[in-house]
Amino acid sequence: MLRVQSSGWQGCPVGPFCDEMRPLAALRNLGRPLLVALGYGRAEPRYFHLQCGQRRSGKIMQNGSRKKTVICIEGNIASGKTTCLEYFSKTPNIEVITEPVTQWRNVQGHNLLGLMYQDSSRWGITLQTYVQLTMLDMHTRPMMLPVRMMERSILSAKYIFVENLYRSGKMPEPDYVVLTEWFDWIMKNMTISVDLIVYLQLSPKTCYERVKMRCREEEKIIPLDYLEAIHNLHEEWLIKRTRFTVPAPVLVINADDDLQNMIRQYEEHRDCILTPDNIQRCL
Ligand SMILES: Nc1ncnc2c1ncn2[C@@H]1O[C@H](COP(=O)(O)OP(=O)(O)O)[C@@H](O)[C@H]1O
Ligand SMILES: O=c1ccn([C@H]2C[C@H](O)[C@@H](COP(=O)(O)O)O2)c(=O)[nH]1
Repeated sequence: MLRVQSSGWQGCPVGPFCDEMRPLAALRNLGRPLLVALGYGRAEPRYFHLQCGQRRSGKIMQNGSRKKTVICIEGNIASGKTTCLEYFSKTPNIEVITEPVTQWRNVQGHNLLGLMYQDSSRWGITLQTYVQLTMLDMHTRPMMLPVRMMERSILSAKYIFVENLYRSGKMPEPDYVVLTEWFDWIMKNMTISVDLIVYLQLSPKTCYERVKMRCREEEKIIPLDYLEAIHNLHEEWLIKRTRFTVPAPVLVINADDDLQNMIRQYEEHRDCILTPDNIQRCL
């Protein structure tokens, strides 16, 4: 089963310089207004590119270069994101960026992921601060190929994992507020380009079984209700759209299927996934 959600996206095309921008380069350019937020409200601000002032419909950029495409694969823990990326990595002209879990497990000898699972009230903020940095690095890495497929995004780190820590009382409000101000600054001053979100939707129970099967040391203590909370936040963000901005069209794929059926679904929707301009035709 596959559904497409229409988007509330206001448009933020990548400027000609954007692929070259790295976090430090951007900090040096603080004076240059890159994005302007359109209306703060209950939901997150939306962004519009000042330099080109155009919607993201055309394939050709103002400087004549071809527009590149960024697809984010979102979903619960062990929903099959890495497996999906592995499958599409065999396609020519696609670059795949997996979540930097290895980095989170070894920051100058410190396993932030492990620390967070052992004591999320103490280490949740530490992990999420680092996740936000590494995700920003992923988004701003120069694109070498026309299509980039990446595992999760800076958005899900904030809207799912930070939000969950805060709502469950594991992240004190001052920590949440500071991380939110950092996030808002990034969204205002950097170009975070997303053309399509592929949401792997499945029951928390299946995720639980797959977490057990994968047997990642740090995750052995994950209870089912944690996966339920993470699932509910994905639904709130990408399906119900009650709180946070959804920055691109969302393709919902039923990921409860076995591997063979997942491949069948990926093949059926290959064109929609790899050419987000086609997504309207899939609606
Ligand atoms: N459709 C599927 N059916 C059964 N097992 C799966 C399926 N997709 C992935 N897996 C297995 O589930 C575990 C988690 O998958 P993975 O792709 O690493 O998830 P994620 O990257 O979302 O955490 C792995 O052991 C993987 O081999
Ligand atoms: O912002 C984040 C992102 C991920 N995590 C945790 C959740 C998992 O234990 C690992 C990696 O996720 P996968 O779904 O297996 O790729 O990292 C987090 O705590 N915060």
